[in-house]
Amino acid sequence: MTKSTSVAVSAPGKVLLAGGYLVLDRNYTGLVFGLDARIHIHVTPVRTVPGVVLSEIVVRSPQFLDAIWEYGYRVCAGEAGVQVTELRADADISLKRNIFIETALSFALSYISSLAPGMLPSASVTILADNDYYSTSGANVLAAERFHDFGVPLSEANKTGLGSSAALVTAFTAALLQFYLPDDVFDISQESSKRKLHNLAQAAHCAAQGKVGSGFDVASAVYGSCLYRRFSPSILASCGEPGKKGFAVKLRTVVDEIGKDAKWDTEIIKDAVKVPQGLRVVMCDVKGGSQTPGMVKTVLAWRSKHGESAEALWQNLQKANTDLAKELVQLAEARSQDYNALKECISNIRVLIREMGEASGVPIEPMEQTRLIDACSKLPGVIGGVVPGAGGYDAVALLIEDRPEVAEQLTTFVESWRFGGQGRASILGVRQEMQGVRLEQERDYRKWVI
Ligand SMILES: Nc1ncnc2c1ncn2[C@@H]1O[C@H](COP(=O)(O)OP(=O)(O)OP(=O)(O)O)[C@@H](O)[C@H]1O
Ligand SMILES: C[C@@](O)(CCOP(=O)(O)O)CC(=O)O
Repeated sequence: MTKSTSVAVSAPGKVLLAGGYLVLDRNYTGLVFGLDARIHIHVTPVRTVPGVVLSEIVVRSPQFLDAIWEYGYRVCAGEAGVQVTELRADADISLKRNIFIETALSFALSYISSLAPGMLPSASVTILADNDYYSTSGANVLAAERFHDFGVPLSEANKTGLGSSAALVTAFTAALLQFYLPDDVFDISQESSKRKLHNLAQAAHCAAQGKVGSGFDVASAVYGSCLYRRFSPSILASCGEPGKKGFAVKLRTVVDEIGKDAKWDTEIIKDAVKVPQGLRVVMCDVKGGSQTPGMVKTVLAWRSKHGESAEALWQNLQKANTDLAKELVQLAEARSQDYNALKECISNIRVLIREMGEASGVPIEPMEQTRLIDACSKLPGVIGGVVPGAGGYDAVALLIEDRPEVAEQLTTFVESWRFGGQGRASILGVRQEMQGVRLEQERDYRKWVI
């Protein structure tokens, strides 16, 4: 049933410009931008000598040292799906589990086998991440290389927080479905296939993370920039796990939304998000800055303890967030360059975010970031900035006028910025991207595929 040809798929990273914490609750939404930093997956058949039966999937991430994972897999009895076992690719390389790859693989193969029982031929998978997913400080990289060789193991790479695991799970799942299933069953260019991909990638990403987050990162990896309302977490409650009796059937029921009350209630509103021509989103990575563990837990604990006052804050923030989305759409449609109202929308959000941080005792927009955002906002052509996602010390997202001199001046300014300690910041070369997952030309990647 496999196509004899290779396939390549890519999915974008993300930035949650507005709606951090709120988006965990279905009563609120998040404004999420896909970014033009993508994770690319190439799948190719493994050609075997006639008579030799192999059942292996080898996954390589050639930008990192020792990043090779070799899996054996078997279809379990009792419709329990496909269980994968990591094999030792090389006697000298110790087993290093990559839980996101392993989980995405067993979920995708379980789903595929539930649709089309039979042999799943061996394949070789290559992961290529656009360079901005990792900081290159200290790495010996050639700027001109489309995909850097980071020269370190994946565990030592410094992530820039663009959502690599969600883009990876989404692109990886899409590539396997596209590779193993006939086009009339799965075709990534069709909306119905995208919806199934979304459901399957959310299920796999939650299982790999060991928790059910809001899923905005997987949603934007599939659909690109959008206003996002999360799915009810109960949808995934009945899914089970690979190797457990009935898993394949349960997974298929969830992914294909079979039966009464099976519909996913995710809302993806594409039209509610626009970036006016003449503006762009930029990401500022703060090296040495980190996210405080337990931020989400602490904020949610504060919220549940402070009933009405927390609810009022959530509602005010929701209004400020939707005002920002509306203003962006309005500017895009009117082709206006009057950014005063936009500046005010951003400032309103920041006031409320700081209120949330102070009330809950969590550094969502810490003083250091306030100073940085305020200083950047004074530069010509910079409209304003926010701490994206959960906030903290590690990143800032800015809206700027899309002129080279604005980005250049901002880059120089940010690079000379010093935090109290030794933290440093840099501007990443990414911008917003409206499109989500997409099929790529597989020949474009052959240079990096072993
Ligand atoms: N290029 C890659 N090759 C192989 N695995 C990768 C790659 N990029 C990410 N991963 C997998 O994703 C994991 C990182 O996921 P994690 O959720 O910690 O980061 P993230 O998604 O980038 O986070 P954030 O939400 O802060 O942006 C890695 O440990 C690895 O399992
Ligand atoms: C705090 C939260 O709302 C956003 C986290 O975003 P990020 O991982 O910081 O980009 C959590 C979530 O939505 O799953």
